[in-house]
Amino acid sequence: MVLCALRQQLLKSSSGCGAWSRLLRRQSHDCVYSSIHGFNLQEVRAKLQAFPGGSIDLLKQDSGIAVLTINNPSRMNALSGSMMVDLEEKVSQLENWTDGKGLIVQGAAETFCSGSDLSAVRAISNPQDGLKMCMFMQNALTRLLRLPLISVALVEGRALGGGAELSTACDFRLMASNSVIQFVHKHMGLVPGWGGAARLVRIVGSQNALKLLSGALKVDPELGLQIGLTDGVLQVPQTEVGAETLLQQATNWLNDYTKGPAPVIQAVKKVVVSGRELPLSEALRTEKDVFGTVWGSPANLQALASKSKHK
Ligand SMILES: CC[C@H](C(=O)O)C(=O)SCCNC(=O)CCNC(=O)[C@H](O)C(C)(C)COP(=O)(O)OP(=O)(O)OC[C@H]1O[C@@H](n2cnc3c(N)ncnc32)[C@H](O)[C@@H]1OP(=O)(O)O
Repeated sequence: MVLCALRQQLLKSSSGCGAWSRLLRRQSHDCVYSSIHGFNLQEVRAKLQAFPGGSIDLLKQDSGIAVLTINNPSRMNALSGSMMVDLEEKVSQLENWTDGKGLIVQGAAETFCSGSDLSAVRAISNPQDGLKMCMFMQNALTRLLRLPLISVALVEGRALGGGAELSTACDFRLMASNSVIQFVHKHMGLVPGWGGAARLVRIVGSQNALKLLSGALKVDPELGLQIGLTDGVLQVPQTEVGAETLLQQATNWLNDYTKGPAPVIQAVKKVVVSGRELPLSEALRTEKDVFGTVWGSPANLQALASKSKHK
């Protein structure tokens, strides 16, 4: 699927060999680990499938905003092995969603995610299996963060361990007034392994990241706002009647950033991802390539024809 997307991009591109080599490089950026790192995707998938339970549910809406729900309420939405595989499959579907603009990641039953399912963790507590799971989840969460969609983690209740890491694989985090994000890894004799530490440093800076990880601090919405882990606070509705649900509040928040045609929103996300991840010269070349996909596009021509003013 990745190759297919690359081929389409290449066809759109006008600059021949240079573009091809850049696109090939970009292919290797899609996943952090591949067979050259000794990572055997099919083998890891099969191993993870041996730990079933729960599901990851994807709802793609006509509005261009999809909702991804971590669904394993009897275990506080802990991620079983099969849910990890399910998550990776849902990310693949979103990578190919041409009409998509935004994504909300939420937990079922009023809590976000309590990390990996401890029964699976116990069964694969040897270093080899742990590293395979780590590489699989780094790949999946890196691809989640790189989706050409503006993504928001709607954190309600608790985001613990791997759940806290998952929240950092979205562009933004909105915290319900009752919620807590906690990197509990130290208490488990661990450090984050799903890319959560690397992303956390980029979100809150190394000083704050060090405090959160070494103190296993509970981040409530107030602390989240103070250190920049949280982008907004949502009020938990007190009554069923008339009150906006957290999902509606998150959708309204996201609407401000996803108004407009999907190709333009996707292009915005792509230039930000390349600016965030690539060395400057490479990011500039990618920005030029992405610019080429929107320059003279229907949205651009329509805006020019309407002589729009930006008062
Ligand atoms: C550390 C890194 C690693 C990774 O990155 O891969 C991880 O993520 S390991 C997992 C880290 N998370 C935890 O250690 C969470 C442990 N659970 C708790 O602290 C509590 O259960 C809590 C705070 C989430 C909820 O507490 P509460 O009192 O509200 O409810 P219960 O404890 O009764 O939980 C209900 C039910 O859910 C089960 N549960 C909760 N979390 C997990 C989990 N991560 N894996 C498996 N099962 C989990 C809990 O055992 C209860 O089940 P029950 O059968 O009713 O005993």
